[in-house]
Amino acid sequence: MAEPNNTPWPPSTPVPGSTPRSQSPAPPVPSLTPNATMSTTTTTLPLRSSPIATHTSATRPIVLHIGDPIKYNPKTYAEFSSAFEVIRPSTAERERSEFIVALKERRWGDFSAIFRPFWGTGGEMGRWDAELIDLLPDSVKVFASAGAGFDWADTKLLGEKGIIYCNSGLAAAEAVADFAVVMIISTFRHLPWCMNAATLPFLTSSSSSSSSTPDTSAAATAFQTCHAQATAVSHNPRGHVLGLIGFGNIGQQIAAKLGPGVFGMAIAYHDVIRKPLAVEKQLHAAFHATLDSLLQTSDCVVLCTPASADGKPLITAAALRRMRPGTRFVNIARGSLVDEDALADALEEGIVGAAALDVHADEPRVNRRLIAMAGLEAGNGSGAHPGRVMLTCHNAGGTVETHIGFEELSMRNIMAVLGGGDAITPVNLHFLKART
Ligand SMILES: O=CC(=O)O
Repeated sequence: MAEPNNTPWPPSTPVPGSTPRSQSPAPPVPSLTPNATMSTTTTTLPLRSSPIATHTSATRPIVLHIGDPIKYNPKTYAEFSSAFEVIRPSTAERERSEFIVALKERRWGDFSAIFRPFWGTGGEMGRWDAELIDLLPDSVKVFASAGAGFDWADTKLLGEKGIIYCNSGLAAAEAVADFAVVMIISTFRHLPWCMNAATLPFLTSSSSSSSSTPDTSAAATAFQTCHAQATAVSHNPRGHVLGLIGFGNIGQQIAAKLGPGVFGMAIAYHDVIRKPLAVEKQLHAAFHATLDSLLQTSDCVVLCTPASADGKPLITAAALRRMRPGTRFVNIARGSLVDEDALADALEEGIVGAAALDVHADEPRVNRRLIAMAGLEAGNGSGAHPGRVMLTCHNAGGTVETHIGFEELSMRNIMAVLGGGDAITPVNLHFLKART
């Protein structure tokens, strides 16, 4: 039987390497509905405990642990590794060709679960497509992974094979939402211009070894120009409409951080599944039944939804033309959701006034036209000013707290499913149901 577990999420235990002055709770996020195609993970908090079956060592289910060893949650891991036989393939075995050989020869036996606790390792075998999934033994019941996104696995195919895929979006939601807030503010205040004008000319000048900036140089001109001119194109977010595409945990946390009473933005959202009225009311969020309607209404559009199942962009040239002139645009979801050349056109034409992208269509490569608009050249476009694009390196979810949560949540998902209970953060149950 499941025992009550009052562990709050995120966990309140001190985080190694950080000593917060106070443990303020995450903003309230109402109980949510199961994952929808357009939503990030949505789950009722706090986590429930997992019913763990007791097994003798001879009958313990096998868990295939791909990636680095557990780092942050030794207590949960002690519970996990006493319930299961954990097998961790070596780095060489995780390379795709060797991984395929190992699966074919059943090197790891009839394992019951796949466990990937980190996003920096465990992906060496590449995409979980039919080539890998068809080789999995029938014993596999659950694949629990780090990461909010799950475009690296064919979750439909896994579901059709009877394997529940659990993501860890819940663990990353706060970090991603915090980062999104910075990016949204950046599109209103043009942080790349402000930051680059203070540093770039100096960093690239021959006097960069001096300890103070030269006051008559290009550096001083860039500083003074930015100081004098950024004001005229900068705005407070208050009163502007924030249009969230996707209203799962991440979208809802962004709304809680920027909505009325805090930053004072008006919250609008579009999702394939409308959220309960209680959620809308709590977050002062107005639902838009169509993407077009949201795009036509928003002053700042934020993508916070999983990649499309077909990998096609949602923000196309046509979608960009639906936006109001000067709309701001932020992507903290997936690069594949955006036609970046169309976005560069829209920035040049002034349809989009400023953008901030943490994720990119061809990572680790970044679109060169967008890079040009991040720097101190004004670029094309009437009335364009420098630094209209903020570009980062897929950092939004990257905090220690997120990784603590990835580990914990992945183990708890596996313990729940193999213990005969419900998965905590499944993303593909609809495909499992379609099978029966
Ligand atoms: O991109 C980050 C994630 O999927 O968590």
